Amino acid sequence: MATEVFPVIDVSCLDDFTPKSAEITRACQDWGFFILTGYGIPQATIDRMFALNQGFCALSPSEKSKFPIDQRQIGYDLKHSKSGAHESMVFGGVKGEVQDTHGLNTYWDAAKREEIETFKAQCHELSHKLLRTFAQEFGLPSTYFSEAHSDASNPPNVLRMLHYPKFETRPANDIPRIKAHTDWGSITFVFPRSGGLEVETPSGEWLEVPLVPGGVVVNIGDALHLWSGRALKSTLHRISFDRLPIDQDRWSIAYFVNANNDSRLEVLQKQADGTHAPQPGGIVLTAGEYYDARMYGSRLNDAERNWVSKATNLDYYEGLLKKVQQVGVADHSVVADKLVAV
Ligand SMILES: O=C(O)CCC(=O)C(=O)O
Ligand SMILES: [Fe+2]
Repeated sequence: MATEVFPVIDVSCLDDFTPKSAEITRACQDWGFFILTGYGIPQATIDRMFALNQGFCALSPSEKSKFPIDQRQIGYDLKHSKSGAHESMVFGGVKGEVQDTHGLNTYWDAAKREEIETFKAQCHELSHKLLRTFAQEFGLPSTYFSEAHSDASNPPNVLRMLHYPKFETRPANDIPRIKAHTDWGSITFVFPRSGGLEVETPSGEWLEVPLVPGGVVVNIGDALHLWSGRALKSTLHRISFDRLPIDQDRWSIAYFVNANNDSRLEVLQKQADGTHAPQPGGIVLTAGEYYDARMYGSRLNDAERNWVSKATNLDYYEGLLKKVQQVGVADHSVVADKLVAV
């Protein structure tokens, strides 16, 4: 079936993606995923990011544990649970966050911090080109989505440099490389070094994302799915030990593009003339409320019930979950199962 061919879109030599906006939007409507080539971030910069991550991950566990991930989503994150088995170096925030002397940032000298900062800025700029593309295709002002993601509004973007390690013996059956999930935010970029990432195809099969030289994997997250009135698809993806056996490791870099916390996700509706406009009288969540609801939902369903039992503002979270259920977000995904189970 033609639609089962994983979309690969080349934007070489295009400063503005307008000539490709229909193709890009179609891929995000059908698959929620595509591979973008020719997007302009130099390969040397990406290679440097991998080298920095490989250097850090080679440190001893006790060295790495000196920089635990903090509230600002900066630091070293080690997971070995039902959600996945991986380690990552995480740099939250937009421009400037890596320049201070805090946590993991103190590990790197100023020159390397600047390299990370530059890479973040390049990812940020790329995300804006895509956000403008979607707005244009929906017949909205071109900055409709991008202004909610501007540096000035301080969106909680996250750069996560990942390593899925090799193992001597296979971990317990309920521990995946990374569990099947949808992302929470607007757009995710994954720069892969090796195979193993699988996505749910439009016909509901698991398919391994092809490795395309110089390609970045782009996918839509739940917040933009909700915001677009589900026109843009937030698709399940995973990495399993069956696809990525224990004697192989995987390095990847993920950049999560999120709207700033107080942007209003006014659910869009397609109009008779094909353009989109906010649904009149619809429930409006802010991006921050949506992220809080997702965080709460995942903690309820995860090993972190401890956090829930200690939370003092449960009414706030319960209220958000109700709103999310009423909006009916992502009915095809794990989100609904999690939230309905509450
Ligand atoms: O490492 C990958 O390729 C996927 C990472 C991912 O899906 C995530 O961190 O949300
Ligand atoms: Fe993901």
